[in-house]
Amino acid sequence: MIVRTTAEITGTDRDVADPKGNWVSKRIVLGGDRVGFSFHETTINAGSVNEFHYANHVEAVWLVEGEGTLLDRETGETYPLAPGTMYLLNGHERHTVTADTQMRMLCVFNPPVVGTEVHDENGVYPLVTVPDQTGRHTPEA
Ligand SMILES: CC(=O)NCC[C@H](N)C(=O)O
Repeated sequence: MIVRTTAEITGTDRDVADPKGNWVSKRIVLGGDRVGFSFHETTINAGSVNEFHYANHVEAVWLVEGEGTLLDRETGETYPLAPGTMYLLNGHERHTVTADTQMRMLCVFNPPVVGTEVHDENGVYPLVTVPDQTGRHTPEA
């Protein structure tokens, strides 16, 4: 069993800031924990407009605080974001999160984020695999 606290990871390499300064991701479970997913608490700044795309990962996002709007850039559909709303990027959708207020969300990535990934030159997280307990590398996205 692993028990870990936000205080333990704050200010460490698990506490990752967006180079543009729009969000912070506290990554309490990472690929190196070898459980097949990573688990993050992401805080997005009020007033920010964030274009995201995870070509190599599925992400589930569960909003716990804050208000905003989600735009699916593949379809043009928009969705209100409020506490209790979950969105699952099960098709690697390009999407935009507009934060009307500060937003705090819980995020799961599969395959797991392994470290300090932020969006690369293609705007996505590179696929970095780590062996799980059986030594098997996380599957291709
Ligand atoms: C909501 C969202 O995708 N924010 C970007 C950061 C990402 N969730 C992460 O935790 O790395």
